[in-house]
Amino acid sequence: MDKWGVVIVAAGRGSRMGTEESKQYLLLDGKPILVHTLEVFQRMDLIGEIALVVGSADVERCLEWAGCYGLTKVAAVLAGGAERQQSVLCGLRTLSCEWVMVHDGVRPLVTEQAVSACADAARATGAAVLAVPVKDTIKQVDASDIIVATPDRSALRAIQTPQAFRRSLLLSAHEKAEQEGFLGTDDAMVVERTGTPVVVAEGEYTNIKITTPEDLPYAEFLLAQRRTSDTGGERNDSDRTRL
Ligand SMILES: Nc1ccn([C@@H]2O[C@H](COP(=O)(O)OP(=O)(O)OP(=O)(O)O)[C@@H](O)[C@H]2O)c(=O)n1
Ligand SMILES: C[C@](O)(CO)[C@H](O)COP(=O)(O)O
Repeated sequence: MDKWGVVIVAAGRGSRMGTEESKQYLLLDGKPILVHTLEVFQRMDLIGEIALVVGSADVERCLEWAGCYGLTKVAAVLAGGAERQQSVLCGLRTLSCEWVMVHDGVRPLVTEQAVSACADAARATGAAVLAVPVKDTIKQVDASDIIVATPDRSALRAIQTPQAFRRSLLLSAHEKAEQEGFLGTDDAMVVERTGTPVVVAEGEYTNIKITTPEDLPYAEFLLAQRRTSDTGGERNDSDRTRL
């Protein structure tokens, strides 16, 4: 089976977290969030190489951590850009596998099963992202906060990472976006605008993006719950998306 390349993006400032230290370096169960994330991919036979993209001031410590934590699949530690999309492109350019995925360094609770599900869906279709059905009613508002639309919830999904693609497709889509000055909030958007369909695969509500302070105690709780149920990071019933 062909191995996959992974870009882990971790070059953000974490401004919504509001801590002095960037959120990807905060400790979860005594270990940096980013290390938890890297360990998931390190453990998987499916994964051949990891391009880790971090802030320029953090390259050195991340290289050291790769050694200390036995992260042997980390093939490169690179300085990212001002926008997530630029960081992705930086990492993507160093990978050579036919198939690649992009994952946020601040989604440490992703399971191996979810990563595999995303990879399988991408191999079947060319491009796939993890997603969960939205639980709330979503409203679109205007500049005065007046509701202008209520989209049909059954057609809405909250999008997660990993997002998985044939490398040639993702690279050309990102290069096109860069040339045209397009900035999206995920990699699927960059591919969608080329006219290529992107399928959603079943994600997990527990695959949270650590973004604001209340996410940290929740992540600690989820980790503790996994330790109790002793699933070794595999998806368990509480990770399922069924509503
Ligand atoms: N220039 C950037 C911006 C973001 N990211 C990464 O993209 C992921 C998802 O982004 P987000 O949660 O928005 O992180 P931040 O940009 O750090 O957060 P904020 O918007 O609150 O500053 C994170 O792992 C983040 O480090 C990145 O590699 N390069
Ligand atoms: C890619 C992403 O994780 C999908 O949910 C998300 O869009 C990245 O976060 P950001 O806040 O948009 O940088």
